[in-house]
Amino acid sequence: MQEIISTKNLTKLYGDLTAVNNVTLSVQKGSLFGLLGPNGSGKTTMIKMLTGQISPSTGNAIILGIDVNTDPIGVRKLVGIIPEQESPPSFLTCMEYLEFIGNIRKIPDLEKRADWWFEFLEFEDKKNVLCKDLSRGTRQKLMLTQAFIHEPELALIDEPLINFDPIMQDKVKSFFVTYAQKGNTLFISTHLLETAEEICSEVAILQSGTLLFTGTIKSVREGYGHLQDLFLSLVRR
Ligand SMILES: Nc1ncnc2c1ncn2[C@@H]1O[C@H](COP(=O)(O)OP(=O)(O)OP(=O)(O)O)[C@@H](O)[C@H]1O
Repeated sequence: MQEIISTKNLTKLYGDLTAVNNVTLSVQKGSLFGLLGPNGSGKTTMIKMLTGQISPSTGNAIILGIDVNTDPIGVRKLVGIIPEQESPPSFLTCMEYLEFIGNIRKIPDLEKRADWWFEFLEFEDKKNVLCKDLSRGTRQKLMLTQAFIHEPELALIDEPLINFDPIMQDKVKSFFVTYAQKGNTLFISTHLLETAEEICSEVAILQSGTLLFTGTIKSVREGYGHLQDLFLSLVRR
C-alpha cells in the first residue's frame, strides 16, 4: 500500500470559526475517496489546503510525498485540480485554454489529447467557442479536461458531477472508476450520497470541520446498510 495523501491534525481557522478541526486522514494509492459532509462542514477548505491554495492554521498534509506547506507548487505540478465552482477564463476559447494548460504542464501531444477529451465528453463543437459563451455543463467538461489531460496520478475535485446531465454523469462516473482501477487516486467532495456509494472505495464524513467517520464503502454497507443511513445518523445527532 502506498500513501498518496496523509494529513496530521490539519486545522483551519477563519477568525473565531474553526472550518477544519484536527483532521488526520490517510488515502491510499488507487482509492476513489469521497469527502462528504453538510453545507459548510469544511470540504472545500480541506481541498484548498490539500492543493496548497490556502495554508493550514496548524497541522500538515503530505501529498505524493511532498509537504504541501513547504512546496505547494511542487504538489500542483503533479496533481489535477478542479476547485469549487471554478470556471475557465471567459476570454479564451476551449482550445486556447487547453493550450495554455498544455504550456504550463509541458504536455507534448496536447492536440491529440485535447481531441480525445472533446470527443469523449461530446463537446467538439465548442472547441473554438469563447468560454464566456459556454453552458455551465460545458464549462465543467472543460474543467474536467484540464484536470485530467496530463494524466495525473492524483486528482482532487470539488463536486465533480453537479452540472452534468444524467447521461454525462454516468460517463464521468465510469471514467473515474476506470481511472482509479489503473492505480491512480481520486479525491472528490460531493453531496451525492448515492453516487459516492456507487463509485467510491472509501469515504470520510465531516461535520463542522470535524471528521466523524472514515472507512471503506464495504464497511459502510456491512455495518450500516446504506451510506445515506450512516450519514443521516451521524450528522443529525
Ligand atoms: N475565506 C473564508 N473566510 C471566512 N470563512 C470561510 C472562508 N471560507 C470558508 N469559510 C467558512 O468555513 C466553513 C467551511 O466552509 P467550506 O466551504 O469549506 O464548506 P463546504 O463543506 O465545502 O460547504 P458546501 O457543501 O456548502 O460547499 C463555512 O462556515 C464557511 O463559511
